[in-house]
Amino acid sequence: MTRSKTGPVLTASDYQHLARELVDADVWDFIEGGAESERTLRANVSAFDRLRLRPRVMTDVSTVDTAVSLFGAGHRTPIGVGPTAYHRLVNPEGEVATARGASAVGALFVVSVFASRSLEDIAAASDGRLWLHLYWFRRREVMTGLIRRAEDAGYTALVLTVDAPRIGRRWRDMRNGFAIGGDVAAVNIDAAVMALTHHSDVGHSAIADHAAQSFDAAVTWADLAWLRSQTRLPIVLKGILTAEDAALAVEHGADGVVVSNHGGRQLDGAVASLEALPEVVDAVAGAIPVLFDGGVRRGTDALVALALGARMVLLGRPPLWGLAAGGADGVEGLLRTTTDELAHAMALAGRPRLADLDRSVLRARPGGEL
Ligand SMILES: Cc1cc2nc3c(=O)[nH]c(=O)nc-3n(C[C@H](O)[C@H](O)[C@H](O)COP(=O)(O)O)c2cc1C
Ligand SMILES: O=C(O)C(=O)c1ccccc1
Repeated sequence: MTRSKTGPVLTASDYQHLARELVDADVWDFIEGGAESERTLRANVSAFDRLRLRPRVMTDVSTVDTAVSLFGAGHRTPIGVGPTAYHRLVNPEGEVATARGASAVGALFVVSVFASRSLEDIAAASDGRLWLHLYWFRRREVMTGLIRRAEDAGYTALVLTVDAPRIGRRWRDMRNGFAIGGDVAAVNIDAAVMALTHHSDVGHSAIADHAAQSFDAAVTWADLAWLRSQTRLPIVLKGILTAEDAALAVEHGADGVVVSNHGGRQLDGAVASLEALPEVVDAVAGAIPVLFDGGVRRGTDALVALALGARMVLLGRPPLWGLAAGGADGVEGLLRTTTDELAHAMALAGRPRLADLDRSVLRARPGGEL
């Protein structure tokens, strides 16, 4: 167990407090911050307060099973690491350490296209549960190049983020004139495509300026056929919040969706991720797996999302806290703790298998709705 000056590190919040002491203030703002007034960021976390659990008893919970399979591959936990950019901002080993930590617990790691270590080095440090995340770049050869490399290195699915035709107005980053500096870089993308990301300018986020230049904001559902034609890997669309878009995702051949508002970093005022989950699950009606991210901080949060129909839950900020606090061991500890909390909650709720988790686990608090 990791220890800090103030005692054992037991919870995601413990890792968060440790990380805060170790990370530069502008990097901390980049990680923790959301768009504009951060309403959606707060809503993602507080949405979990509105639900209560309905435990069943005497159901033989002597063994609890958290294993799940997705696109033919097994994972020991339904809690994975979502795509977040530039892990070397908080640890010199960056995504290589994250991959080692995730592998130690048999968890999925979705590698950001803005990773600060090479796709191949990350794959070498992993036991194989890797997906690659992509943004839609104007220069499509950047995408096809990355897809080929990911296939060759053994990545098993693609996650296309669809909620960021431009980057949200993140006031903290704009005030800080946040730019990616030092020797941290998006090493998997041609340096010429990345130039603006290193240009600091108060009042601007360099990340937003770079995205305005390099992301293709003209993409529509019809373009998905092009991506489909480039690879046999499953394609998962990340950033779906409505029944309408969930139905379109199925119609256009997506292999999965992630219900997400990008951790409150894109459209401020967008629905809390948890609030959107039931309508997306209903619209998809079992056709493809639905994954979830946003505001998951404890095993009971994961339990709630799984009970609402998510097949897997991704964590954005918490693995970065683990990585900053303790490198690969910190990522491992964070994921192990959260998975242990989930198994514990499943036992106490009387549902020892993931298949037992359905809406009967939940009720709204009096005066609320599911
Ligand atoms: C520092 C940081 C970087 C991120 N980078 C990406 C990214 O490159 N691509 C992406 O699709 N989402 C990115 N996200 C969003 C996460 O994948 C995820 O949707 C969100 O963080 C989930 O919410 P949570 O932090 O409450 O768990 C990033 C989030 C953070 C905090
Ligand atoms: O996606 C994000 O939230 C994000 O922070 C980011 C990082 C690098 C490039 C583009 C977006």
